[in-house]
Order: sequence, then C-alpha cells, then structure tokens
Amino acid sequence: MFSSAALLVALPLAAVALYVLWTFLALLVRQARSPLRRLRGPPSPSFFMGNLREMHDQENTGLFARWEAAYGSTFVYHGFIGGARLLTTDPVAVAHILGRGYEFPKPDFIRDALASMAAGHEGLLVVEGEDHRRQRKILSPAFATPHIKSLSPIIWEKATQLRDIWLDVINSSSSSTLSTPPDPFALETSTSGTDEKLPPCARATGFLPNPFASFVSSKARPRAAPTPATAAPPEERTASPGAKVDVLAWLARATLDVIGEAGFGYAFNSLSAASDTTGGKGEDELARAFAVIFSTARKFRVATILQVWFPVLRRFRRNSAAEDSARATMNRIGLDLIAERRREVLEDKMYASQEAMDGRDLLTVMIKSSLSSDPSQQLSTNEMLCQIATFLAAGHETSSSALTWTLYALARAPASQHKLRAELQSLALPPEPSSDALQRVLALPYLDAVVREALRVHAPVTSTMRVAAADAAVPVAAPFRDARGRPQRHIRLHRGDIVTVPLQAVNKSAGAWGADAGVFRPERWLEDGARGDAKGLWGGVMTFGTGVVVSGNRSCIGYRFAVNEIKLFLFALVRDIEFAIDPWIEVEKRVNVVTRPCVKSEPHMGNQMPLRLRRAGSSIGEAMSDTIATETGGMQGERTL
Ligand code: HEM
Repeated sequence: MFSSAALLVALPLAAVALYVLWTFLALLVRQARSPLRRLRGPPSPSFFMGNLREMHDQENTGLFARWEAAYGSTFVYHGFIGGARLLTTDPVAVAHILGRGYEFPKPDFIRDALASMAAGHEGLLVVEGEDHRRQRKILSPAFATPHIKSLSPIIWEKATQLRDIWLDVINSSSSSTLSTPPDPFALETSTSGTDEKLPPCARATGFLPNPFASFVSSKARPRAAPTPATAAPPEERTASPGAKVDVLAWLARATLDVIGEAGFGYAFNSLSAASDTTGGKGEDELARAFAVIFSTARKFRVATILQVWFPVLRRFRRNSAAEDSARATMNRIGLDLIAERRREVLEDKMYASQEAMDGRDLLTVMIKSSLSSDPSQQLSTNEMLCQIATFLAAGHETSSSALTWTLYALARAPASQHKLRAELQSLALPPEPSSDALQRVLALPYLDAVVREALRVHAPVTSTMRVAAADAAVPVAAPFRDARGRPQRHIRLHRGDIVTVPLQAVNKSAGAWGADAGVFRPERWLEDGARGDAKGLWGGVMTFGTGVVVSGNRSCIGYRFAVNEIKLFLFALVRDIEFAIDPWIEVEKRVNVVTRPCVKSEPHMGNQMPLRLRRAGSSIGEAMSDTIATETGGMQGERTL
C-alpha cells in the first residue's frame, strides 16, 4: 500500500507525465494528418531538429536557392520532431498569406518570443485580431506620410552628428586602428548583477533559426584595444585607404538616438556618450535596461524549446533579478513619458490642429489619437507602454542594419557610390534645413533607387512565420508538383500548420527579378516600368512584409519612417565621405531576427562592419566616367552574399 505522502508526490508527477504524453501525442497526430506531408521537400537530417540546423546559416550557404531549384517555389522543410512546415516564394501565395494577417496570425511561440524581447504582450507587433485592428487604427496617424515628413529635421540632426563624428575619426585615427564606440548593449557584470557575458558572434545565434533571438547586437569583444587580428593586416596585403570604422556599431547608436527622440521624445544621447571619456559608463539608463532585456531574451535555453511544445510551461518562466530591475526601469521611464505627453496634449490647445502636431514625436500623436470618448479608439496605459518598447524593438536595429548593408553595398560597388555622390552633391541644402527642404532629398531619383535596391538585396528581416488559424486552400501563381508528382493549384493547410515566408528569398527570386537578381544594381529601378508599384507591394520588394491587405495588415507600420531615415542618413554621410572595404574581407550574414554582418575570419569580434572611410571630394566628373563604365559592362555591380 502507498503511504499518503508517497501519493502526494506520485499523483502530481503522474499528472505532469500524462500532460506531457498527451500534448506530445496530440502534436504527433496533428503533424501526421497535415496535408503538408504530401508536398515535396528536402530530407530531414534529424528527428528532433529537422532541417533547422542547416537553415541557421542559410543566408551564407544559399540553401533556400538550392531548395527552390530542386523542389520549386512551394515545398516543405521539417521543424522540431518532424513537423512539416510550408516554405513558399510563390508571389500569389505570399501575398495571400501576408495580406490576411488575421487568418494567418503569428505562431504563439513567435509572439511570445517577440513579447519577451521587450515589445511586451500588448504591443502592436504582438497583439492579434480585434486588439490589433484597434491599435493599428489608432497608431496609423502617427505613421502617416505628412507626420513622418515633419520628423525629418530630428533625423537630419542625428545624421549630421554622425557625419561630423566620422569626419573627426578620419582626421585623427591611424589607418590600422578600428574605430568603434563602446558597445551600448554590452552587459557588464556590474550592470546586470550576474556574471553573464554576451556570447561572441559565432555562438550568439546558437543553432536555431531566428525565432528565439533578439534585436540586440552581440559584441563580446574587449572594450579596450582591438585584437591583433584586426590591428594590422598581414604585410603582404594592401589595405584600402582611409580610417577603419565599424560602421555597424556607430549606426546602432545613431538610430537609437533617432527612435528615442522621434519616437517618444527621449534623448538617449547615445552618440554623444560614445565620444565621452568614460568608456561607455555614461550610457543612458534606459538604453542599459533595454540591453538587459534584449540579451536575456536572446539566450537559447532548452526550456525555450520545451515551452514551444508545452505552452503551459511559459507560465512558470522566472526572470532574473537583473531582468526584473531592467523592466522596472523601463516601466518607470515609460510611464513618466506617457504622463508628460498626456498632460501636454490635454493642456495645450495648440494640439487641436493636425498641423500643430508636426514634428511631435510618435508617442504624442498616438496619445492624441487615443484620447477619444469612444472606447474602441482608446489605448490603455499598458498598451501605450508596450508601444514604446515596440518602437524601440522594431525600429532601431532594423534601421541600423539597413543602413549598414547599404553602405557595404556601396563600398562593394564604387561606380554606384560615385554616381550617388554626384547626385547628392548636386543638391544644396541650407545649414538647418526645414522638413520642406529635406523633402527634396527624399525625392532624389538615384538615392531612391539605391535605397530600394539595398533593401531588396539586404533585407534586415529575412523571413517571417505564420500559422493557419483554420483549414485553408492557398492559391498559387503557377501550379506546383506534390510528392507524387501530381500538379496542384492550391496549397492545402490544416489549422495549426506553420508557414515560413522567406522575405529575402522572394526579393532575390530570379523569376521576378531576372538572372541578375542577386546583384546590387540600383539602375534596375530607373528602367521603364521597373518602379511603379505595378508589381504591387513595395515595388515587389518584401522587405517590409507587405501583402495585399484583405483581412489584417501586419506589414511594417514604420516603413515610411525607415525609408526617410535611411535616405537622410545616406545624404549626410555619402555626400561627404567615401566608403570602401579592404579587398580581403569576407562578410557573412548572421540572422538573429535582424540580419547583421560578421567578418568570416573574425568570428570572435562579434557583429561588425569594418569599412574604410575618407573625406570625399567632388565626384561629379568621376560619376560620369563610372556611368559609362557601368553601361558598357566595364564595371560589375556588387554580387551579393
Ligand atoms: C529598415 C527598417 C525596417 C524593416 C526592414 C522592418 C521590417 C518589418 C517587417 C518585415 C515587419 C513584419 C513582421 C512580420 O509580420 O512578421 C515589420 C513590422 C513592424 N514594424 Fe518594421 N521594419 C523597419 C523599421 C521599422 C520602424 C522604424 C518602426 C517604428 C518606428 C517599425 C515598426 C514596426 C511595427 C510596430 C511592426 C508591427 C506591425 C503590425 O503587426 O501591425 N519598423 N517591420
């Protein structure tokens, strides 16, 4: 006979075992019955991990392109414990799925990961259904064209501040020393209260694809002198002329400052802190708090995987003391900002007109829109708090990644860079340009082509995931063959089936973009019929997750903000500075929600983009000859990774 004490222990254990068994069996049965089982796709090398390990590095190995060549535009790969997941680059299928955000929501484990990465459970990036519809409607005025245009002077100020810092670096640094600011996101023992250190680039992303990663850059390098590997190139190599600058680290600071001020009127002063003498100790407390939350969310743990299979385990998640303290800091500062803005909006009659909202941060416009007597137009305080975190999470590293990859593309394609500089130098701006004057920058045609092309070939977010909320038949542009070779005109999905939309692969699809789809060639946007949104979406580019909206728009609400920011930074930087890259440097992509660069031979250095910077002269004459070289095929565009 069992004693009652033994029963007290055994019963809960048996209940847990039954729950685990039941959940596991239900999952296996659901997977076995999925119609996705009938589609073609690569073999699964591991029962537990499926194809996930090989997918981890796919941006550098061209895995998706090989799969597409072998199995066509619609096929399945395998996720955890053998689950078949749909992967499609078919434009009709992609537009159908992305344009129906409420029929194909984000899977719970993605939402949970995004929420823990600081966006919060009630932020726009994470909420679904009616909550999403209401929030999107309230937030939209803040992101509308006229308001985004009015924020241009804030962006311009930061762009010129960074340009001046880089011009100082060019004047003062030796060609062999890497100029990098102290890492704003470095977790120091004294800050976190733990002895955790950020892992180096090579290990930072673990072996998983992106869902459990975060937006934070990973920099494990010592803050002091650069390691010998970067201090001096081997003698036989000839470095490109100019100061060596880690543009990624500086741009991360600049875009943090931009989103702080334009997003919610908060001065991170992160660029200024980089130039102080405290080695980063004067870093803003909100920036530090954010770093703690990001880096905690990014860490891979077995528990995270178990929480995907057994959602109930998410309830038992425990935060570290450092994380709790960081969240308390974020809440305190966020609540203060909200209270201050609300008071201003209520007290100041000026805010009554839309014109008076010009130049006001996104938070102010959001608060004004939600001060309605109609409850369906209101945001709760916690929802507002989550939007602040969401703007930071969604709008900061995406923009710095986009700018970094654009400068890299231009460094690899000097003809395009010269042509762009000639266009930028042909436009004179007053010393403190108004938003109207800055509109002329935004309208420059070659700048527009460069930005579109860079965002096409270097999408900061390379893929996204959706789950079928109900059984569905997704139409396709062209019939595809299933595993038995039978042609199919629809992709059949069962409720719960997971879909991966490879945004970057769609952007580089040879079917849509031609044989040179992998080449950075801004001219393609100036050719007849290329621009226009005839192709739908953002000129056929999926970088902002755009779909033809039918039920639920989950595309990037901040895309106008991002495009303006990228253009204004490029204007300020490329006009006065020339960018090159040492010829032996091989750059790789590390996908950790956002795609960041690593130097292949320096994995220990973490994410970085070491470019050579020197002061630019007038390049109008050079651009003419480069254009001729490009047109006669004498100059190659950048063949992308
Ligand atoms: C180059 C820069 C950017 C890129 C490449 C980018 C990309 C994306 C993508 C692909 C999505 C869709 C994600 C999905 O459905 O899984 C998204 C959503 C979102 N983005 Fe951006 N983004 C950028 C900049 C920004 C900025 C500057 C902000 C805000 C200031 C922002 C705010 C958001 C928000 C709030 C969402 C969620 C929208 C919704 O679900 O309704 N993004 N972004």
